[in-house]
This record gives sequence, structure tokens and C-alpha cells, in this order.
Amino acid sequence: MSRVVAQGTFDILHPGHVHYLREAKAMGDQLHVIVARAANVTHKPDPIVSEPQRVEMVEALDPVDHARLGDPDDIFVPIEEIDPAVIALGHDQHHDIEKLEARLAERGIDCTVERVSGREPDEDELLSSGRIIDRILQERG
Ligand SMILES: Cc1cc2nc3c(=O)[nH]c(=O)nc-3n(C[C@H](O)[C@H](O)[C@H](O)COP(=O)(O)O)c2cc1C
Ligand SMILES: Nc1ncnc2c1ncn2[C@@H]1O[C@H](COP(=O)(O)OP(=O)(O)OP(=O)(O)O)[C@@H](O)[C@H]1O
Repeated sequence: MSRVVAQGTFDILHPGHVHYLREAKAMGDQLHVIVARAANVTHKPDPIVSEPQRVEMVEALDPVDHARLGDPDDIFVPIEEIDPAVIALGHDQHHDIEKLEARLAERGIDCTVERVSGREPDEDELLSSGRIIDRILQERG
């Protein structure tokens, strides 16, 4: 039974998230998702949706076997607990594969890191939580 880990903020869900989670699930038998703590989302505005609500919605998605909130201080703690064969990085996640692999090796965690493709929006599709929020503000603000 090989486990795959996916991770992200998952603030307002959209088909780009479904694409990512389906592709991640296809990399193994069981998909575990680590949902980022609001305090660790530092490179964009704070999430709108609460931490438990983001976990509940991700866990309800078909490809997901288990979702949990991330560790507040050390991103390797949940990885050590889950012990995955693969970490699936999203197409736009800022982590560098080689650096991440080096830090995993330092911690004695034996798993590979793979990058998942992005899904490009067709006309009228909104495949980004930030873009959905921008559209709401434009049209209803
Ligand atoms: C392997 C890995 C493990 C992570 N573990 C945690 C964690 O335990 N806690 C957390 O708050 N964020 C964790 N993150 C970070 C977030 O999931 C996320 O990448 C970051 O907050 C940026 O959000 P975004 O990818 O949705 O843009 C982890 C990221 C990676 C790549
Ligand atoms: N269009 C997309 N195609 C494929 N993967 C996606 C897409 N959008 C998000 N993801 C992936 O889903 C995971 C969670 O992403 P995140 O919650 O940051 O979504 P986002 O919609 O890109 O957010 P924001 O618009 O606020 O930056 C990440 O691994 C990210 O790469």
C-alpha cells in the first residue's frame, strides 16, 4: 500500500484542485492531504475559510483518503507520521524539488518528490481561489 502526500491551502475549492488531487492519487494507492495552517500561508492574503472547514471539504473529495491540518512549526512532522512513498507538488508550489529532497534525506525520510501538471482555464473558468475572490469583489463588492 503506497501512500502519496499532497498539500496546499484549499481556501475556495475549484476544478484545478480536483485535477491536482486526481493526479496525485494516481501516483500511489492512498492519498493523504496536508492542509496549510493559516499562519503558514505567508505569500498571499490570509485564507477566507477556517482551518477545520478547509480540512472537511478536502476530505470530502473523491480522490482523497485522508486530510489533516498541517503542523504549525515543522512541515516534516506530518510527513514522518504519514510515511509516504511520494510527495506530489502542485504545478505552482514554490518549493524547489532538489532542496526538498535534500531536507527529506537529512531527516531520514525516504520518499520521492514529483511535480503535478497544472490545469489551464478555458474561457470563463476560474481555476484559482484568489481569482474567484477577485471576481466576487468585482461583481458583488
Ligand atoms: C511537503 C510539504 C509539507 C507541508 N506541510 C505543511 C504543514 O505541516 N503545515 C503547514 O501549515 N503547511 C505545510 N506545507 C505548506 C503548505 O501546504 C503550502 O504549500 C503553503 O502554505 C503555501 O500554500 P499554497 O501551496 O496553497 O500556495 C507543506 C508543504 C509541503 C511541500
Ligand atoms: N489550476 C490548477 N491546476 C492544477 N493544480 C492546481 C491548480 N490550482 C491549484 N492547484 C494546486 O492545488 C494545491 C492547492 O492550491 P491552492 O490552495 O494554493 O490553490 P490556488 O487556487 O492556486 O490558490 P490562490 O489562487 O489563492 O493562489 C496546490 O498544490 C496547487 O498547485
